[in-house]
Amino acid sequence: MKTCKKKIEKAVLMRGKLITLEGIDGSGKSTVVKKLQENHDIRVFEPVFTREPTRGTLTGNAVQKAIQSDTDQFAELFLFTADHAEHLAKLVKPALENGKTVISDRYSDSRYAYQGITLKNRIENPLEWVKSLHRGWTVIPDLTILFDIEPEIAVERCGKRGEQTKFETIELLRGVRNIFLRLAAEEPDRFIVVDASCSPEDVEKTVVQKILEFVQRDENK
Ligand SMILES: Nc1ncnc2c1ncn2[C@@H]1O[C@H](COP(=O)(O)OP(=O)(O)O)[C@@H](O)[C@H]1O
Ligand SMILES: Cc1cn([C@H]2C[C@H](O)[C@@H](COP(=O)(O)OP(=O)(O)O)O2)c(=O)[nH]c1=O
Repeated sequence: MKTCKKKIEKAVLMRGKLITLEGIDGSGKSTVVKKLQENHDIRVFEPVFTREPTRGTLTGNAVQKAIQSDTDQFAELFLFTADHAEHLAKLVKPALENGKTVISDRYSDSRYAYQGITLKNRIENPLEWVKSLHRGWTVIPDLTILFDIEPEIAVERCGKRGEQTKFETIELLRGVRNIFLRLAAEEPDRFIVVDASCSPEDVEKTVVQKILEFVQRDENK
């Protein structure tokens, strides 16, 4: 029994850290991820970069098809959640168990925020219900950086980017943003809210600084 407890404690100590980037469409997450991948100070600790929905996988492809069509909102939730399960099993958990830092562009909080809105006329308290579906098997991030921005600015940016998803309307993103901010207020130790309306250079600088502070704080523990 004692050996088992020690093994678990050791595994927890050696486990890498999970950092997630969240925010509404057009908040600038992907732009910052590209910069993080090139940043010398970030590259030093060899993070594994990943994203949800995953790309080039069975579940990720199903999600892409669903969000480009008139798919039922419950079906959409379960496809996103199936993709999360695959992502966890095939990439996130193995990397963390190898002591790697994982940086994910979107993760479970996107489900809480987006499906918390898309399911609002379908079920009572969708936010709590979607959260409860994840309990017991998901891995909770150690740090979540929330890219906060007015939906009006984000939608304008999305228009310039070209490809658009069905979630990119000001009204829907206003609700999604409110949930993200509520989640951040509920878990102030996990979330850092960044002003994503600044210049790309300023947003990048802040995010790099927050990640480095987190990694150094963790190393000194
Ligand atoms: N800080 C910024 N200021 C102005 N435009 C930006 C900024 N960050 C990103 N963009 C532009 O906004 C659009 C959406 O950014 P993107 O990184 O794809 O957002 P997300 O991944 O969060 O949906 C892109 O055209 C990008 O070039
Ligand atoms: C991960 C996830 C994304 N989404 C939404 C957010 C996006 O509008 C869309 C696709 O995500 P993504 O490809 O990351 O879009 P973007 O690069 O514009 O941020 O799916 C959900 O609704 N639920 C989820 O669980």
